Amino acid sequence: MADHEDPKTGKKNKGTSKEVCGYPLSIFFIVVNEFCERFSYYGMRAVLVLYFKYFLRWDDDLATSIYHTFVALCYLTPILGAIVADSWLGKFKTIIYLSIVYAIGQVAMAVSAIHDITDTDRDGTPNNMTFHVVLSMVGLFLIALGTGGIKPCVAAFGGDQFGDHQERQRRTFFSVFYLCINGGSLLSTIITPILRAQNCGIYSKQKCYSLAFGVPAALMVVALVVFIVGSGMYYKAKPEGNIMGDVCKCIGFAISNRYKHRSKQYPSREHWMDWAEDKYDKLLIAQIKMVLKVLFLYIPLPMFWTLFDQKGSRWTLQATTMDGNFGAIVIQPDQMQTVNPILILTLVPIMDSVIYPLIKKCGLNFTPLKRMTVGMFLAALAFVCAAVVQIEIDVSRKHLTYFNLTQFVNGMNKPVNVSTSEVVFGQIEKFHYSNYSQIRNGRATFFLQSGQLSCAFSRDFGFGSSYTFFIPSTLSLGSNCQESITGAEDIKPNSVHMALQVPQYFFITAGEVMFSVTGLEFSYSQAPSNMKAVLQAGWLLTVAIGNFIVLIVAEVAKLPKQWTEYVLFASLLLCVCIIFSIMAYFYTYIDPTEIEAKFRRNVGDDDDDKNDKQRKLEMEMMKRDLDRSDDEHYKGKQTKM
Ligand SMILES: CC(C)C[C@H](N)C(=O)N1CCC[C@H]1C(=O)O
Repeated sequence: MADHEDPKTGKKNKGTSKEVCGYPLSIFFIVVNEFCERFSYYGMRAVLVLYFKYFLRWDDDLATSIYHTFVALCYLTPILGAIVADSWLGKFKTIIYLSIVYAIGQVAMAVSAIHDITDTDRDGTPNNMTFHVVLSMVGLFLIALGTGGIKPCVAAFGGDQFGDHQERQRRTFFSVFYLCINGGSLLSTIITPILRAQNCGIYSKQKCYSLAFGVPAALMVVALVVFIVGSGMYYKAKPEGNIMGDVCKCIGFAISNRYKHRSKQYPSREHWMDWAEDKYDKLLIAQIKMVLKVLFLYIPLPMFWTLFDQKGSRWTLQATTMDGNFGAIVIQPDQMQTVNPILILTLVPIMDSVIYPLIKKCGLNFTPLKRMTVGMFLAALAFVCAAVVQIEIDVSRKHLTYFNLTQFVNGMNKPVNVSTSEVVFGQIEKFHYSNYSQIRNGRATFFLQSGQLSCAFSRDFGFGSSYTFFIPSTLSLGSNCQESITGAEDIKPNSVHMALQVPQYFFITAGEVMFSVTGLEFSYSQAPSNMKAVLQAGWLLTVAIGNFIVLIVAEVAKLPKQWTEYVLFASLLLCVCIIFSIMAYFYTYIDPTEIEAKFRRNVGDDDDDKNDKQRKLEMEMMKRDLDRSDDEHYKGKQTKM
C-alpha cells in the first residue's frame, strides 16, 4: 500500500486507502497474529515444568533452572530479531521467517512428547530418553529464537501501519495489542493443562503432553497463516542497510574522536555524539542520540519486572499456605496467577476509556513517563500488600504446608489395606500405624480392605491440614466405615483465604497497565524510523534483566522472614521509582519523524547550492531542537515529563 508523504514535514500518511473506523485494516491481522502467538507461547510454557519433571524425569532443580533459562532466552533473542529486521530483512520478512522457525520448534516439542516413538517394550515409558531430551531442547531453542525474534518486530510493525495523523489510534492499538497478549495467554493457560491431563498414546496411554504442545504448535501455524493473509494490506517500511553496524561504528568514532581531542585547546561540543560529525551523517547522529536518550531512561526499569515476575514464584508459594476454597470452586495456588491476565482484560479498557480521559478532564497532563512512574509505585504497593498478607499468614499458623498429610492407625487384630484413587497407604499391620501421605485438598475417599471386609469413607480436607484416622478394633464385615472411623486433627487447615491475594494482584496489574502498555507505545513513538524494532527489543531486554535480578536477589538476600523480603523489594522499587521520576523530569519528548524530516530537507537543500553560512545556522537550530525542546507532547512536538 502506498504511503503519502507530506513534502514539507516528511510525515507519512500510511495506509490511508483502507481504513475501518479510522484504523488501518491491516491491524486486524496483526492483533489476531499476536493473540495466536501468545496462546502458543504461554500455553506451551504452562505445562513445560511438568513435562520436564514427569516426562523427562528430571529433578525439581534441573527442571526449574532449564525453565528459567528458556524464559530468559525468550526475552534476550528480541535483540537478534530486531537487528535482522531493522538492518536486513525488514520486519515483514523477519516475522515470516522466524514464525516458521517458531512453528517448527513447537512441532518438535509436540513430537518429543510422544512416548510411543521410543517405547519399544510398550510399558508406557520411553526407552530412549536421549532422543526426547535432545528433540525437546532443539525445539525450545527454536521457540526462544522465534518468539523472542518476532516479538519486537510485530509490535513495531503494528505501529508502522499508522500514519502520523493517527497517533490516537496508534495508542489504542498498543492497548488492544496488550489485550490480545493477555487474552491468548489466559485461554491457553486454562486449556493446555486440561489437554495435558488427558490420557493418550498408541500402545499405552500416558498423560498427553504431545497434545498440550501440539495445540500451541497448531496455533502458531494459524498465527503465521493469518499474518500472511494480511500481506497485501501492510505498510512495509524498507530496511536501511546495516544500521546497527553503522550505529556501533559511529558511536565508536565519536568516543575515539573525543579522546583524541581531549586537550583544552579544542572547543567542547554540545553532546559527546557530536564528535562523530567529522565523519558521519548528521541524521544518523541525531537518530543515535534519540535511541541513547531512551535507552538511558530504561536503566532503572528492570526492577519493575523483578517484582512482577515474582507472581509465578514467591506469590504462588504464598498461596500454597492459604485456603483456596471459594465455595463452589477450589482454586489451586498456581491458578491464582490467572488473576493477572483476567484483570488486564478488564483494566485496560477501563483505564483507556474512563481513568485517563477523567484525568485529562481534570486538566492534568498525565504523560507516558508519569504513567510509568505511577505504575512502578503501584507495583511497590502490591508488595506492601503481599507483606501484610504474609504477616497475617505467619501469625495464623506455625506449620506452613500446602499438602494435607494423613496417617492411619490400625486398631484391628488383622492387617488392613488403605488407599484412595491417587494414594496407596499400603498394608498396615495389626496395631500399627502407617506413614503420613499427601492428600489433595477438597474431598477424598478412602478404601479399606481386610480379608472379606471392604468399605469406604470420605472426608473434606482444608488446605495444609494434617489428620490421623483410627480404625477401631470393632470394625467388621458390614460395618459403616463413614461412621466408625474417627479422625484427629493434628494440624489445623490454613485459615488465611487466598482471596486476600486479590489486592496485591490488583495493584501489580494496574501498575502493569500503566507501566507496560505505556512503555510499549513510548518505545515506539520515541524511536527513529529505522530503529523502531531495536527500541522495542531494548524494552523487552528490561523484562529479561528483571528475570535475572529475581534469581540473584533471591540467592543473595536470604532474609529470615518472607514478609521482610517483600518489604525489601517494595522499598527497592520505590527508590528506583524516585530515581526514574527524576530522570523522566529531564527527558524531553521528541517527534522523530519531524526531526528526521528536517535533516533530510537539509540534505535536499544542499543540492540547491544553499550558501554555507545559512546551512550552518539551520543545523545549529536543529541540533538545539534535539537537545532542548519545549512544545507539547503528542502534537508532533516535544515536551518535558
Ligand atoms: C504473565 C501474563 C500471562 C502476561 C503479562 N500480563 C504480559 O502481558 N506480559 C509479561 C511480560 C510482557 C508481557 C508479554 O508481552 O507477555
